[in-house]
Amino acid sequence: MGKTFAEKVLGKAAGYEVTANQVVTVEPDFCMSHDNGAPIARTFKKIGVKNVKYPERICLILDHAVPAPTSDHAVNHKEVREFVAAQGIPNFYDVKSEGGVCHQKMCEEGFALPGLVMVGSDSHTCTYGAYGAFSTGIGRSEMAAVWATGKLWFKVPESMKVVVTGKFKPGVSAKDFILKFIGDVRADGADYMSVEFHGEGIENMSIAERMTLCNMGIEFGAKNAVCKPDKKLLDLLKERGNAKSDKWEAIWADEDAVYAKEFHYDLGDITPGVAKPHKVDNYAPIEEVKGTKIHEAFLGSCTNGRIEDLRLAAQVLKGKKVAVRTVVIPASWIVYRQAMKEGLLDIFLDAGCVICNPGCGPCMGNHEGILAPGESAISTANRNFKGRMGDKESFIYLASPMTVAASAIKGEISDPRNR
Ligand SMILES: CC(C)[C@H](C(=O)O)[C@@H](O)C(=O)O
Ligand code: SF4
Repeated sequence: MGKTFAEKVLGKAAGYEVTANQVVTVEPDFCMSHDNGAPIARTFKKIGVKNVKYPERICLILDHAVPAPTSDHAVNHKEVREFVAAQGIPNFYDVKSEGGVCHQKMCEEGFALPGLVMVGSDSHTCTYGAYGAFSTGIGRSEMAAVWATGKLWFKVPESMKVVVTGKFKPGVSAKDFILKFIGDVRADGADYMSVEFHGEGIENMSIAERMTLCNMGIEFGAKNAVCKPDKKLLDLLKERGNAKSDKWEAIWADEDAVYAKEFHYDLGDITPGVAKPHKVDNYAPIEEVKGTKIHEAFLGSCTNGRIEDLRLAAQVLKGKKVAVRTVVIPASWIVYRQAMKEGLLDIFLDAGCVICNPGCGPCMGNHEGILAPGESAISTANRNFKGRMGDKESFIYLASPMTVAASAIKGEISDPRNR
């Protein structure tokens, strides 16, 4: 019987053959934390171990509220800096023009690599599956224990196979597909499963689009989500030449692996859509919501703040003016500089958008675009829970970069295909 991706990677890390539902203890290759490194450091101190086991495996990236908007955030940042210095942690991204959203940084800096086991104290750590890693979010106290011992146990997940064929029609992108998929399988559709994206539809996608898919894995319960480490990915890794580990290996599921669930989609059938307030699985095709008044548009986040996303939004916004406040946040300073070089920032500024520094921004309501009671936003991020971007009486619609851009121009939810 063939093996799934999760069985292969966790088996390799454990050093023996494993099958779904077995419990294994492995040593994660990289452990990512962000601003919440501060509470984790406090828990770590309580464990009573003096030093972290593997300082070089820990990555700390300040992004959730940067530069600090309140003194509480400033204290967190200060504690993270002190911990990094005390423990000699080499992989630290401070509030400087080299940082960005943690998941974007983990990918562009060469930490996310095929066949590695990666954990993060953030639920969207599943993003690195676009780079062929087995990667998953863990809790803060779990992370403190991993810092102390270098180890973590997992129940090897059962797997879900999503076979994707075809190509998107104009005006449609990876976000539309994943929102529709989550609407179909619901928020608990893949609870504790390893979700494998297969097929030529995925191979046709850019790595950025695959990141959008894997990023939203947790929004339908996945333990991890992953795409095949194909030639496109291996070429990108080679071109960047910044791999932070030599332990990586392109691992993929066997043809005859066994899956708990299987789905088939043709990307040619996907149309623009949104997730309506206040749940990510509250899917609606654009026809159902178009004309809904919005007060803010947000283009950014670890889901859709990459250069590919900014290009798509800029195509829509070029030569137009936005009707509502529109916040643009490139996912990292590398993306920011690239957008500047390509003239995209000028397109956004000419349209009337506000451009903020890379980071999470208003995605979880920390700063840079908080909503007032009764206001609605359309956002390229991944969560629309009640109160997430500000007041409990505000409303968030999740959508693709093109739909967000088209809606910003009209001040109401709009179909990016009718321009
Ligand atoms: C603050 C952090 C722990 C949280 C997460 O786990 O995802 C955040 O990034 C989010 O998107 O809700
Ligand atoms: S951009 Fe949003 S979803 Fe991504 S890590 Fe930051 S707060 Fe979480």
